[in-house]
Amino acid sequence: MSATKGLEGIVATTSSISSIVDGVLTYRGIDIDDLAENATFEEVIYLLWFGKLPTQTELEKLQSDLNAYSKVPDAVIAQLKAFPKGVNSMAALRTAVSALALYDDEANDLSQESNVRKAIKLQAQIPGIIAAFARIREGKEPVASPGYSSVAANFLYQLTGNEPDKVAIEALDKALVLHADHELNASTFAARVTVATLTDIYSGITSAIGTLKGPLHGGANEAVMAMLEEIGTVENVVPYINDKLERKDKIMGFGHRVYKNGDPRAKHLQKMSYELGKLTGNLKWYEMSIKADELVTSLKGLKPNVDFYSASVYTTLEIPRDLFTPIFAISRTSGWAAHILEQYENNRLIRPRAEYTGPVNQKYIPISER
Ligand SMILES: CC(=O)SCCNC(=O)CCNC(=O)[C@H](O)C(C)(C)COP(=O)(O)OP(=O)(O)OC[C@H]1O[C@@H](n2cnc3c(N)ncnc32)[C@H](O)[C@@H]1OP(=O)(O)O
Ligand SMILES: O=C([O-])CC(=O)C(=O)O
Repeated sequence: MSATKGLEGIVATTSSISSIVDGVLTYRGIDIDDLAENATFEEVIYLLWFGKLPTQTELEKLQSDLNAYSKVPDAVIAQLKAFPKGVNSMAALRTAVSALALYDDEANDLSQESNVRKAIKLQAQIPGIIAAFARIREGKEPVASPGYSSVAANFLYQLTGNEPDKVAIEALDKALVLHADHELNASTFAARVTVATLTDIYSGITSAIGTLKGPLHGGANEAVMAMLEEIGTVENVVPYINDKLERKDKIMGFGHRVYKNGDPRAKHLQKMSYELGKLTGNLKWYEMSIKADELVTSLKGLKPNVDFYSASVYTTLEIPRDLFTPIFAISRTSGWAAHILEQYENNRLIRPRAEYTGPVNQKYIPISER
């Protein structure tokens, strides 16, 4: 028995949800480039959960179900209000999502019908939790979902309390499409391992949120922005990156376990970063990102991943930095739920082995002799 560090290259399950073959990402066989240009996030949710693009009627039903289940329980809002000041946004989301199970009578019902309904509830309530968290810490009251037909529009409204503009809705919607699913990434794997014990979907999504939080995974988008802010100017990009690489530090937002020749989603986010920067008259973050991209690519052969340009996109949309990873969670909830449903459908406990490297033939020594 010999172990592969980080399970690199190990095929751990079959799945018909998304695939990465020769650097091409597809959801249910549809190229991400096609979806990024043409699909809305709600269409993608339907596609991931039900295996096909929705008809107009099916789409409207999903939108209306999402709106019907969007109210975050008052008890969970009360918990958000009781959290200590300054807590980590992903820790708050993880805790609040775990708490949702306590207020759902069907939390432990593992029937397919109930699990689909709970997937809708989670997809509908997670944006409301994040927006409420952001408002409460500013001393504002949470805002109910306005019931638009778009998750992006509802979230922006709940965050700001104002009707969002079309450009912001379209940009966020496209970002949600691009982040929705990604085969057996760490958080999705965590969700599958969790529900494979036949625990409930809330436990699966809570595991996934805790896993996405780390800076080697979803937490990298926030870390990218922290880095850009620390760099401060376009002129400082080269000395800053050179110094980091000399010290063998990682540059956040670069590299990927699966893509070695570039992440197909990055070009869409790069374009959005440029267009939004141009529109708002602030291309600084875009220009710094491009400079860092050119340098890291030429010096290390590492390409930007999905987290790199999303940082400047969200900043240009005036979204606070510590909401970037929670927004990733809004999107990836669709993928996590699809994988959880797929896991339940054809379940077997996930329990690999470890190659033991510890001492052998040891004897118990009484505490008085140690
Ligand atoms: C949504 C997502 O989760 S996308 C990924 C988000 N995470 C990040 O952006 C964090 C920065 N990137 C990384 O840490 C890594 O590239 C990961 C975690 C994404 C992939 O990790 P792995 O597949 O395990 O690659 P690994 O860490 O072994 O890297 C291979 C080599 O490239 C180097 N490398 C990889 N990424 C980077 C980076 N961002 N900056 C500098 N060097 C890097 C490693 O130091 C290593 O070098 P070595 O062989 O000289 O030791
Ligand atoms: O797949 C991975 O390893 C990381 C991930 O979630 C993504 O790139 O979207």
